[in-house]
Amino acid sequence: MTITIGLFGFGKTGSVVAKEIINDFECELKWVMRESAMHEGEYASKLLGFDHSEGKIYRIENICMDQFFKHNRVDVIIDFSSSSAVNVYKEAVKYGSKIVSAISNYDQEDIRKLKELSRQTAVLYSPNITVGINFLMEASKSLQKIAPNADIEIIEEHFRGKQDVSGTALRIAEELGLDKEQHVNSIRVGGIVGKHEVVFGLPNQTIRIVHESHNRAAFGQGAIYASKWIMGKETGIYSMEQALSLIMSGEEDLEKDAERFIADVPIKTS
Ligand SMILES: NC(=O)c1ccc[n+]([C@@H]2O[C@H](COP(=O)([O-])OP(=O)(O)OC[C@H]3O[C@@H](n4cnc5c(N)ncnc54)[C@H](O)[C@@H]3O)[C@@H](O)[C@H]2O)c1
Ligand SMILES: O=C(O)C1=N[C@H](C(=O)O)CCC1
Repeated sequence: MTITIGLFGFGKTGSVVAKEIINDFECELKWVMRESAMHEGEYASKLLGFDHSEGKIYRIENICMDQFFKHNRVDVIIDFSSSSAVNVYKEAVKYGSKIVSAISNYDQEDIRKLKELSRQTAVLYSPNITVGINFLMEASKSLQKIAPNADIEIIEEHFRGKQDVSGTALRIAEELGLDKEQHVNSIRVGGIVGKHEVVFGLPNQTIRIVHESHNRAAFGQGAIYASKWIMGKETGIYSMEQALSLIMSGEEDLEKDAERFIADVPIKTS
């Protein structure tokens, strides 16, 4: 079965995510919605170097949303745009679309609306949708149980232009019961895609757990994994940790799914 996908955002991350979706044999990128007028009416696939037409680009301002979602229904909407986009795709859920949101930092009112949508459809929300960061999270929680007296600091590093504090780092602090103001340290330099480190300081040794995304394709692969997972879910709000729980518990073989996040996926030609 092919999963049809609508993508919000075609910036630094959305454009790379689009490429991963187009490359995936089980997914079809039906459309891309963006705020800017750049490449409006063109196909994401063509811009990304494919021969076929997939993922027509629309500009949010020029669309009548209710009519659009009615005539361009998709199984899953993936959001890599901005906090306020939830106000737009709330119209889509009445046509049965499920939501995968990767927005790192939500305004309070927007996250409330996202949660409200989960009464009508399945919504997965993750400030860091890579598979690997969820291993860091689990490993950090285990270590904290073993060494409850360790000093713990979280270091997050991102590209120079990223304005907000990493939503992932804030989530890690929350999971470890740490004061976010005090224990999250941010570095903004150059083009770092995303690096998170949890440092455990003990009297005679230091343990560091590090995850780094080298390429934004890691976010695309995570979002595709989440989309496939959410297809089997009814209404409710879900996290990436839940989507990965079978892999984490060893009940599902990571090898089986490895090509989704580790290896290169073959190019789809049709
Ligand atoms: N969860 C994750 O793993 C993860 C990973 C990377 C980025 N992100 C998040 O994704 C978002 C986008 O990141 P980016 O680096 O690509 O930003 P960017 O500024 O490069 O791109 C943003 C894109 O979204 C579009 N946009 C903005 N508001 C919109 C709206 N209301 N409706 C439709 N389109 C809209 C813009 O036109 C642009 O195409 C940020 O919140 C970022 O933190 C999350
Ligand atoms: O590109 C971004 O912005 C990212 N933000 C996430 C965060 O805020 O934690 C992590 C992934 C990249």
